[in-house]
Amino acid sequence: MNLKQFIIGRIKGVGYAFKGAFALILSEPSIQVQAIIGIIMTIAGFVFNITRLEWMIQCMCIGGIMSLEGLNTAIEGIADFIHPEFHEKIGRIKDIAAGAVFITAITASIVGLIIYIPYIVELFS
Ligand SMILES: Nc1ncnc2c1ncn2[C@@H]1O[C@H](COP(=O)(O)OP(=O)(O)OP(=O)(O)O)[C@@H](O)[C@H]1O
Repeated sequence: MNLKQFIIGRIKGVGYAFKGAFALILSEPSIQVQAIIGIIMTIAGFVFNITRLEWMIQCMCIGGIMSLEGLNTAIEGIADFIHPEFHEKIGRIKDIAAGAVFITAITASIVGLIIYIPYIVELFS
């Protein structure tokens, strides 16, 4: 593979990824909810003037949850495609994928509390 083919391949890959990200945001209610929460947290970041480090951690939390939710959606799609009928193992696979998102969501919520509680306490003191 020469350099030109390599670069064209990478550019096409980015295009497919953009298409996938748009499809996720337009069609998946769970991603839409998380995107709205991400926007609210971004506004909160400006309102409370959080530090650069806090911005970085917050961005990683928002991006982490949304990308994991995307993977969960993909796993659900594969599961439904390969076995549309009810099956105990499909249920377990879907539960585990959803559990992974849940763990990240709980972690991000704790991070959010650690970042914002001191600002809120300061606001009312
Ligand atoms: N084919 C199946 N066989 C067994 N259990 C299933 C099956 N499909 C879904 N389930 C059970 O229902 C739960 C919800 O599955 P579903 O595919 O509706 O995901 P969801 O959480 O509603 O996803 P989303 O809201 O992102 O579409 C699963 O976690 C699983 O426990």
